[in-house]
Amino acid sequence: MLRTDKPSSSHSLSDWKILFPFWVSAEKWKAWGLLGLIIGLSLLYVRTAVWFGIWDQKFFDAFFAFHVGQALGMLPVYIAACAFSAGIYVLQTYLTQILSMRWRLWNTKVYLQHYLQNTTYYRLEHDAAQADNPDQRIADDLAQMTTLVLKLGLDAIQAVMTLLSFSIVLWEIGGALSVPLWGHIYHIPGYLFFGTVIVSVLVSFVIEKAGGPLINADYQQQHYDADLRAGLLDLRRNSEQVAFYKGEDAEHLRFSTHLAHIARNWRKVVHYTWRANFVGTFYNQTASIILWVLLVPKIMTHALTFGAYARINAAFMQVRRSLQWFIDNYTDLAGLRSTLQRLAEFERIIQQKPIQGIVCKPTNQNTVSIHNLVLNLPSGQTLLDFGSLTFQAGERWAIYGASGSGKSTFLRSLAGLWPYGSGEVCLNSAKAMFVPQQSYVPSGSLRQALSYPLLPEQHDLHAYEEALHAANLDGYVSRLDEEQVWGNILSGGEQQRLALARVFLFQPSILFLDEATSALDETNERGLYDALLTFLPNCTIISVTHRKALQDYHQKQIVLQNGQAFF
Ligand SMILES: Nc1ncnc2c1ncn2[C@@H]1O[C@H](COP(=O)(O)OP(=O)(O)OP(=O)(O)O)[C@@H](O)[C@H]1O
Repeated sequence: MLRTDKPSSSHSLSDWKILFPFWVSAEKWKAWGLLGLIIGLSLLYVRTAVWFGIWDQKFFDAFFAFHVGQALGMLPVYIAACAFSAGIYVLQTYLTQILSMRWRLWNTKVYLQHYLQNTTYYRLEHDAAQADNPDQRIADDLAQMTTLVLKLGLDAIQAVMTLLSFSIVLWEIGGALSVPLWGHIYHIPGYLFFGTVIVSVLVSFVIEKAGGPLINADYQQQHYDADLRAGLLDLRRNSEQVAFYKGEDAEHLRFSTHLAHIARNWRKVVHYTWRANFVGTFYNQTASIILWVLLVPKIMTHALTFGAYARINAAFMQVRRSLQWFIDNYTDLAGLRSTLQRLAEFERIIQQKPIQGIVCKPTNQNTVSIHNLVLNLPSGQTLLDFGSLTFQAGERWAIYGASGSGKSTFLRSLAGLWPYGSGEVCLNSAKAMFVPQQSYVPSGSLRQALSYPLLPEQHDLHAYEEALHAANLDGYVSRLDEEQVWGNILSGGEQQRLALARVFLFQPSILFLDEATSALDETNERGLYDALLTFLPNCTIISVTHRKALQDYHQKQIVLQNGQAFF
């Protein structure tokens, strides 16, 4: 489904709720265990960074005191520590990837379950007011969400650990600043620490102001990208029709519209990104100046050795980097917030209770009973006042009516796919089969296409041969195990015959045919109806058709006219 001008819903705190279910699911113990391990490794990583700071001070003090032998003797330990630290980093990344994949798989399974239950996938495609591009939300957004949450969350934890560890260093080595004012000397303890914090917080604030609208622009960008992809998919699916119509120019025009949306929004993304990046990069490059200015009082009083400077510099960089977490990850945070927004909106829609207009009651009879059935359009407008009727077991009914009179919609309501309206339908759906004008022919072996939606092993070779023979497809018996994109290979009429072969294979007790033989020549069509009567003599058959010739195969008829059913 395509929707180009998507109004963005506002981001709300409740969007974050979709992060929690995995952490309380059956997978929770493994998930928390992995997370604990990753955080533990993160702590160890920070601890080694602190150790490196101490090592730096000792090394540079020895080096600049010309104790070269002592300084060089410290190098093997340094190299071993580097290897240890790299090992921790690699292991932490590896475990994070495992956790991310587990989370993504779990979420995708849950979303697919909701998407496939109560024919939600059908509802979303047929109601324009619903979520657009569900494929993108399930395939891309969920993957992006888990990756980003873990990356940002673990980075944030590491940033807090680093901040705590190095703030102490900065506080202790930096010492106090003595400020003479109005005849008094004031001492500001930990002034290096406070200076770093104040500047970082101010810069974060400026970045938020400069790049704030990026979240909304990102949200729109994902929509427009998905629309372009859906358009390309449409072209692939309908390549033959487009080629026959010579529709290349029309397609160009359609894609130009998508590209124009992308380009217009992209300009916004670029604009807000450069504003945020400018502030961030400028700050990164000028940050050292802040340290030098802060150190001026210490230089003036000769209270700084080179080793102490090296350690303060390292601690300053670490504290600044951890306070800068927000600045560095601003774009990712914006991406995450818009992904969460899209997923939360999708979740709200797929969790909506199905409309309970037309009630479908299961039964184990082979009759189909309809009581006071009224079909509406999704807008509420009445399409057809059908009334009440019972199709007795073994009866064959033909349904006629002008195009748009509601024939297919009537069958949809019997299949439980059309909830709009009122009344009641009693049907033994386990024994019923619906065959539309265009049947789904999945790719794979012909055996799989024939046995869909069941597994091919459910039937033996003899059953396949008989079904193909009855559908006048004997030529395909030898190709039963051939893997092909059968939907592209079989002609329209052959696809309809394949759908009928499925009927012979499944042997339903109630059969609904919605112009299921419309692509066939009269001889083939008659041949198939003859075969239906021979192979399924007791089957209740309800055929929607425009062909009066089929009247011979049905004992009764329904005519849909002016919003009424006549039988
Ligand atoms: N999802 C939908 N949303 C809005 N209107 C719909 C939807 N599906 C069908 N309709 C409308 O309902 C009416 C009946 O459609 P239906 O497909 O049942 O007609 P039909 O009698 O089977 O026509 P045909 O003989 O051309 O196949 C049409 O006017 C159609 O536009």
